[in-house]
Order: sequence, then structure tokens, then C-alpha cells
Amino acid sequence: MELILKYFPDLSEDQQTKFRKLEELYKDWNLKINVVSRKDIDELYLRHVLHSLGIAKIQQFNPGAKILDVGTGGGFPGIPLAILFPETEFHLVDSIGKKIKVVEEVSEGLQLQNVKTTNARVEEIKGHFDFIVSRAVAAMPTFVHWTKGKIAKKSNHELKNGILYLKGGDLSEELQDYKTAKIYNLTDYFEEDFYETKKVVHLPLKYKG
Ligand SMILES: C[S@@+](CC[C@H](N)C(=O)[O-])C[C@H]1O[C@@H](n2cnc3c(N)ncnc32)[C@H](O)[C@@H]1O
Repeated sequence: MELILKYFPDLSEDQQTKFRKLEELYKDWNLKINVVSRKDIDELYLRHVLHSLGIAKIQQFNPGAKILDVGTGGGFPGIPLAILFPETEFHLVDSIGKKIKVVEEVSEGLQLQNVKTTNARVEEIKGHFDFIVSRAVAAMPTFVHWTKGKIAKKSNHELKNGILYLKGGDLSEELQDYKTAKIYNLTDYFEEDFYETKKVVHLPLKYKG
């Protein structure tokens, strides 16, 4: 938890309580369902919470903005971001029912009023979002195919509406068709090592109505 405060020192008491409670909730759930890999649970704050919050170093979400987390799994990056931005709406989606069940329980346990969950493939999700966030779900061409019709037209953020994707490795081939993509390195914002996933890709997407 100290790790989170090191990079986000302005957290309210309520936000700090919620971040602290995450550990207990995920540890409990992990005894029943393996939502976070066994070796990762000991490093929950580094590998999952702080890592998810890396997106917030690239873009702060406005009150009232709508964010879709595609393939949220156990709730990453959506849950940590929803704690950090309590006035922003987060819609967390995963195609595996038992994962969404965990996310629902964690969200209820933290009394997050700004989180909605859906057990579905993202292709079935209707609506428009300011940003689509994700980590470790699909290669960019597939991901763009799934999400490009789901971006809201109006943008009042610093970055243009689109995808914010936590990724790792050499992205040159994966991003070769996306000239407007910009890569941000988490090592520019954090001293800690995020293993293989050290980048956030911002890909602006045009509204397709
Ligand atoms: C490797 S896990 C990553 C989970 C989480 N984002 C994280 O980083 O901890 C990938 C997740 O994407 C989900 N997924 C894959 N394709 C999907 C789709 N088309 N729609 C919704 N979820 C999908 C899977 O069910 C799985 O939970």
C-alpha cells in the first residue's frame, strides 16, 4: 500500500481504505478461484494495482467519463482505476463468468458505486466510451476490430478518445498499421520493475457511430 501512496500521494482516506481492502478480498477469492496467479498474489500491489494505475500517469479520467475495461479478468486494470477515479464510470467486461463473479464481489466489497460488470464477449457490448482500457487480452489488430465502433465522439480529455493498452515487448510489428499510436514507457513514471509489460499504448480511434 505504501507503494501506491509513493506515486499517488493525494489519495483520500476512503481511497486508501479501499486500496488496503483489496489485498484481503483478492487473497480470499484466490483460495477459491485462481483469479490472480499464485505467485503474483504476493506482489498484488506492484504487479496488479500499481501496474493498472500506470494508465493514470498517461491520462487522468474526467468526472462523468465512460471507460470500458475489456477482458478485465479479476478486475485489472478496471478496479484500481475505479478507486482512483470515483466519479468516472467504469464498465468491466469479461467472457468468463466466474471471473466476472469475482469482480462483482470485489466491487461490492469495496462499495464501488462507479463500476458496472458484464459477463460477455466485448463484441456484444453496446454503447460508446471515452477510453477503452485493457491488459493482456489480444493483439492490437484483433483488439481494434472488436472495439473501434465503441468510442464516443466528444472528447474532453488531454488525449484523444481511444484505446489505452498496457503492453510489453517489441511492439513495432504489432503497431505497424497504426501510425497514430503513441507508446509511453512506465519506466519514465515508476522506479519499480513491471517485468515484461512496461508500456502503455495510446491509440486514438475515430467515432464510427
Ligand atoms: C490474460 S487475461 C487478462 C486479465 C486482466 N486484464 C489482467 O491483466 O489481469 C485475458 C482475459 O481476457 C478475456 N477475454 C478474451 N477475449 C475476450 C473477449 N472477446 N471479450 C471479453 N473478454 C475476453 C479472457 O476471458 C481473460 O479473462
